[in-house]
Amino acid sequence: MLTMKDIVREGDPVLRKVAEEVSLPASDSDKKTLQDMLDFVINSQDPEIAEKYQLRPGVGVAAPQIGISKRMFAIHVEDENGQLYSMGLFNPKVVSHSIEETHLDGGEGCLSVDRDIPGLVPRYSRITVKGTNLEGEEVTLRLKGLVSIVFQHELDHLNGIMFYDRIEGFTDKLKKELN
Ligand SMILES: Cc1nc(NNC(=O)[C@H](CC2CCCC2)CN(O)CO)c(F)c(N2CCN3CCOC[C@@H]3C2)n1
Ligand code: NI
Repeated sequence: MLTMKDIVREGDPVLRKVAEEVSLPASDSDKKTLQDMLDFVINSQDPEIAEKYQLRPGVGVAAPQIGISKRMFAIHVEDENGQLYSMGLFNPKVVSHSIEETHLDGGEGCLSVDRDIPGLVPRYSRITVKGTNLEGEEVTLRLKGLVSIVFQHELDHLNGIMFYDRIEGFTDKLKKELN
């Protein structure tokens, strides 16, 4: 099973690479890896397992975070209406998104970042995502709210982007206003 020792921390170049597409149909090895990633996220939300293995709670994890530069991630999160999104996705991509933006009021964190970084992370309010799930089916998901934000955070990992890259500092805002 995956534990925190398998999670790559910031500074490792793998977190800054653009990950490679997974060749489909996925190999048994890639399927096992993605299943292990989904199990890790689910375990991280189980008080006993998380305590026993000292797992930081998470709602998602992307393959680069376990040192694998492949375009796949797992998420396990309930949306505002209590709908559970629990899946592994190969080669996810945003096919359309709203112009309107949103953010998590408390900002974001990351299992690969062992420090608190304040600041709001702008995300699209709504996105439509296509990808291939662990059963090999192509899925199209129309997402909004927390689930949409989680997907965007994980998708960023596949492109070498960390959440704090998107935090606009005061100077950035000032520069924009002055230009
Ligand atoms: C929002 C949230 N972020 C948690 N952690 N950070 C993560 O998941 C990182 C990814 C998230 C950071 C912001 C958007 C995506 C991991 N990332 O680095 C992967 O790239 C949580 F743990 C969490 N929840 C709420 C739901 N709760 C259900 C019961 O179990 C505990 C669980 C805690 N919500
Ligand atoms: Ni992260």
